[in-house]
Amino acid sequence: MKLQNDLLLRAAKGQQVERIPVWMMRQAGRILPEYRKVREQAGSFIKLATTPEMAAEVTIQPVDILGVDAAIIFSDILVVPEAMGLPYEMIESKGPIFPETIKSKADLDKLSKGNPVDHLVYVLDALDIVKKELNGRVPLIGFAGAPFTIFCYMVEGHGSKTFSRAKKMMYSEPELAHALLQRITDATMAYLKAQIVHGADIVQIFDSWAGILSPEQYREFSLPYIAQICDAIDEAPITVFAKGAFFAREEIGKTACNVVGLDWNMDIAESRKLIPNKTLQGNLDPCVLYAPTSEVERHTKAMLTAFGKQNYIANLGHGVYPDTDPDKVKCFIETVKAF
Ligand SMILES: Cc1c2[nH]c(c1CCC(=O)O)Cc1[nH]c(c(CCC(=O)O)c1C)Cc1[nH]c(c(CCC(=O)O)c1C)Cc1[nH]c(c(C)c1CCC(=O)O)C2
Repeated sequence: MKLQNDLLLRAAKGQQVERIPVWMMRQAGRILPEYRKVREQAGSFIKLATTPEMAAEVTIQPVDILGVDAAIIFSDILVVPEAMGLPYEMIESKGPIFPETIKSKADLDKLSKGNPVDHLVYVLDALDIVKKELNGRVPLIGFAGAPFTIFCYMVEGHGSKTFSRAKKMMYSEPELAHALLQRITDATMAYLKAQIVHGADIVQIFDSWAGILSPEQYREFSLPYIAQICDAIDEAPITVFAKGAFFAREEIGKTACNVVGLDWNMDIAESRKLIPNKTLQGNLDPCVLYAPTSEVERHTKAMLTAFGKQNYIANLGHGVYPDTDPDKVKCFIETVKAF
């Protein structure tokens, strides 16, 4: 079906746009009272994410309520390790935990040998519903975690400031680390391809923990796996967002990705120089949205001016924080659309 608003896809492919497209990482979530209502009905995050009708409903909410130029499928990066045989739990107001973790070759061998996509049919069903209900209004974004970020959770078992247990495996048992990273990469490629078959118009890789690695470690343990995924996905444009990896911007730009996501630590002019021929996405500090409306407008316009209108997708530099006033979010989106 032909999209009525394909600004985001044209920008991603480096084609001319008449205005800058805008969406927000974590737009489908707790900032909206409408989301919290459906979340309450579901009873738990996992129930919401695994019930296709409900997941579809909260995916479309930001399109209707906020006027963003794309929907992102409501799910989580942790569904991939789960499909590989390592289930997660979401602890209310704390975050995800994995009761079992990967500590040894034996644990790796215990992971499921089947096709992980068979366990992700609920996401594909949600994509089908969203696609039908969007009816071509805006593009649909699919996503997955970067192999390194998923590795962090599978080894550490929960969030961490340092992920020192995961890094310990990289330093002391690099072969085991690489074997696990390759398993995750294979699952991720199959999953992203399935999302595209079920209507994702563009996909994004979230390397949320990239910033804890040294440039050398990033080059060994994250970048090659991201590059493999970018090489494998030629059915739709692909965005790589590596939070905190300012040191790897240039090399990420040299993979077969179409868009490089930036966080607010990354200078815009410098990023344009380091990544000359790709579309950039980002990078407003989500905390700007705590400021008065006039300041939200001022910071947003300064960012848009620095990026310029072409080869650019406006976004925050990371996910929107749950306690952000939806009116400030609307102000950010309206400022981009009026620019
Ligand atoms: C690291 C990571 C995770 N999940 C994700 C990342 C990468 C992006 C990033 O760096 O922020 C990605 C993610 N998680 C979620 C989405 C939905 C789509 C969207 O609107 O962007 C996306 C794209 C829903 C979610 N994932 C989660 C929620 C909140 C749970 C709830 O509603 O009860 C939502 C809406 C839970 C989650 N999931 C994860 C954590 C650490 C947490 C707890 C902390 C938090 O709440 O942000 C893992």
